[in-house]
Amino acid sequence: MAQDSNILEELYTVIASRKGTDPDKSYTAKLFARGRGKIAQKFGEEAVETVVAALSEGKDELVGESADTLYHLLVLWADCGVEPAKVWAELARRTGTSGIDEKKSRAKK
Ligand SMILES: N=c1c2ncn([C@@H]3O[C@H](COP(=O)(O)OP(=O)(O)OP(=O)(O)O)[C@@H](O)[C@H]3O)c2ncn1[C@@H]1O[C@H](COP(=O)(O)O)[C@@H](O)[C@H]1O
Repeated sequence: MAQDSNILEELYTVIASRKGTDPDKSYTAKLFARGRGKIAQKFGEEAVETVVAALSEGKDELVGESADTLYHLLVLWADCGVEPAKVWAELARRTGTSGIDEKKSRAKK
């Protein structure tokens, strides 16, 4: 079984492998076939469902909706050709920079 830290990478690999495959056999292939607008819409819907779970449902619902949101975000990245490593690198670049300091530096520009 995948190490937790690798699960997003492994899921991304599975998702990317579904490009151009039969939409009747794979939900991911169906999403790719429906296009970026639909993929982005699904991501947005799942994100809103995650917000609702956090505000008015239980932890189990929040976990489930979070997983749905992450899956759809990975499909969106794959459709746009963004590899997870790019996002990890951006997060790593931000390590050690307080969000408050970063916002102040933006306000001065
Ligand atoms: N993690 C997921 C995952 N999370 C959510 N979903 C699917 O996302 C769908 C969301 O359901 P909705 O009713 O919101 O969406 P919908 O049926 O498309 O409805 P519309 O809004 O489009 O009308 C469900 O069919 C879920 O099964 C996922 N489908 C696949 N995966 C992973 O992707 C892998 C590959 O899946 P396939 O591409 O289907 O082989 C799987 O092994 C899983 O690991």
